[in-house]
Amino acid sequence: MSAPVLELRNIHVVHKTRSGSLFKPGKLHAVNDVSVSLRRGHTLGIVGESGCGKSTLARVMVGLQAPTSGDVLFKERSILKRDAATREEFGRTISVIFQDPATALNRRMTVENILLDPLEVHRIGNAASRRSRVRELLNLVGLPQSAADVVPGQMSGGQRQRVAIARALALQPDIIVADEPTSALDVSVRAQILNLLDDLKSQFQLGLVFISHDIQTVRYVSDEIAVMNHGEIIERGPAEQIFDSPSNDYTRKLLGAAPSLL
Ligand SMILES: Nc1ncnc2c1ncn2[C@@H]1O[C@H](COP(=O)(O)OP(=O)(O)OP(=O)(O)O)[C@@H](O)[C@H]1O
Repeated sequence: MSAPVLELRNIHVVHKTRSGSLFKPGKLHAVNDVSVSLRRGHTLGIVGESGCGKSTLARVMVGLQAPTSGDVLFKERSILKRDAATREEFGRTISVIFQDPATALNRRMTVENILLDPLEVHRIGNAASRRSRVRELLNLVGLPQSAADVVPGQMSGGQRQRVAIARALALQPDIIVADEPTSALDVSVRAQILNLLDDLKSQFQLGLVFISHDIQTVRYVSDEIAVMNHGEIIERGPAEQIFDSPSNDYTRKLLGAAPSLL
């Protein structure tokens, strides 16, 4: 097995909430002592019901949320130490796709500009090579070249999610964290997006983190599954093992509540 690109060690995230008294805010333990390793060529599925802490964990993985305690190691270096070079490399190597491409993409920018943006920010290539990379990215995600000139508002949900995937691929990441990437889409296009992610994972040996409340969707793409409940990983193992012989009652409950595929 390849060395981990990213390791989360004993991550805790405690949110302050408004639910306490006026003078003493409450606390919510959104992620409770979670450790995971992410490797190239491997899909880790994270499943759990709404509010179990999946998105908070995803935000820690991609550096959008600092943990309350614990460490995030990128190629064995902590990203929490704010070393600029490590964080820059981390930003290029770990990409994220969110649930709703309608809000994740700037609706007023053309698709070409959306895809040029990360290349320009990270000063990759020159103007001509960036435009050629945009054409390549559209190809990779199955969009026609004419899509470069449209704005996301003119596209369907599935097409917009393809743009979000192309943007996530722009910097040739090692890891893509996909947080509920198919939940906002019509059922008819969900399988297409899952297959696209799976194909890209194989083609580029990507490490994929696939997060969903739907255990059947997670099963479709994952090598390994971690089940979350109340901020903790309560069971994890190879996808077949979780499905064929779950050891935890909560996992059995999730399986029982999910009769249909996708
Ligand atoms: N910034 C925040 N401040 C306070 N509480 C928060 C914050 N972000 C999340 N929470 C709370 O932390 C818990 C975990 O939320 P999180 O979004 O990580 O769960 P989730 O499993 O992704 O759920 P969903 O799929 O509904 O987003 C929830 O109870 C949520 O209300």
